[in-house]
Amino acid sequence: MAGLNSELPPLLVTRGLAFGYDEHGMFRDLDLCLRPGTGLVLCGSNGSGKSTLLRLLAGLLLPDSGSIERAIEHTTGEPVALAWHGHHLGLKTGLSVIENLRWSGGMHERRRRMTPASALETVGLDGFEHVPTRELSAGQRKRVALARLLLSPAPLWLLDEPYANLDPRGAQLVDRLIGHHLRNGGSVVLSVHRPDQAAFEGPRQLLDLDALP
Ligand SMILES: Nc1ncnc2c1ncn2[C@@H]1O[C@H](COP(=O)(O)OP(=O)(O)OP(=O)(O)O)[C@@H](O)[C@H]1O
Repeated sequence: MAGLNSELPPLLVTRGLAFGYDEHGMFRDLDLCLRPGTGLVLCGSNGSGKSTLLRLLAGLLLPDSGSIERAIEHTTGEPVALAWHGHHLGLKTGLSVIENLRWSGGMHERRRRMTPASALETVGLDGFEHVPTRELSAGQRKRVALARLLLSPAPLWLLDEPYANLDPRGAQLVDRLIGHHLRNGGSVVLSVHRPDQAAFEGPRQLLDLDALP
């Protein structure tokens, strides 16, 4: 799409994507192209398929036909990494906040110059390091998951309703994190119920799933 860093090779491309849970089908002939530094905002009503499309892009579901390709990381020869932030945050409620970040950091590579403590400070949870995660509110847990996202070096973020459960300052935090990620050459696909929820700075495409044929 013109103006969306069209000179840079895309991080994610779908061609002729088709998927359905049943014979009626949900998507067909879906062509998407996401270039570095750009966002793709998925909007639509409940049940329109936002989470399903994100799960397809993450490889958690297989398309019925068509393809999904990620750019190849030249140093490893592997597809570029993606970070997933879904409805289920995947936090270990028996662990403290900082233990959760260290645990996930032990499983995945970590972004340089970012530590669990600095990520918690960025999301406004400094002072919560040793609080058991089960004692946090829904919005505070969401912030822990955002701190985990910050620690990830993945260039491609897939975020399912990242503004849910957050107060206005939390929503601004999400916008700041996304804007910063895009300025650093990352890309984001995120789902929202209304396009105006996504107030981050940076180029974006909008895909209204209610408007698909
Ligand atoms: N595992 C499944 N098996 C069968 N149908 C499913 C499954 N998961 C979702 N669906 C159906 O697919 C449709 C799209 O669901 P999806 O969760 O992708 O929508 P959504 O746009 O993310 O909704 P919401 O805004 O409510 O989160 C819904 O009609 C849902 O019932």
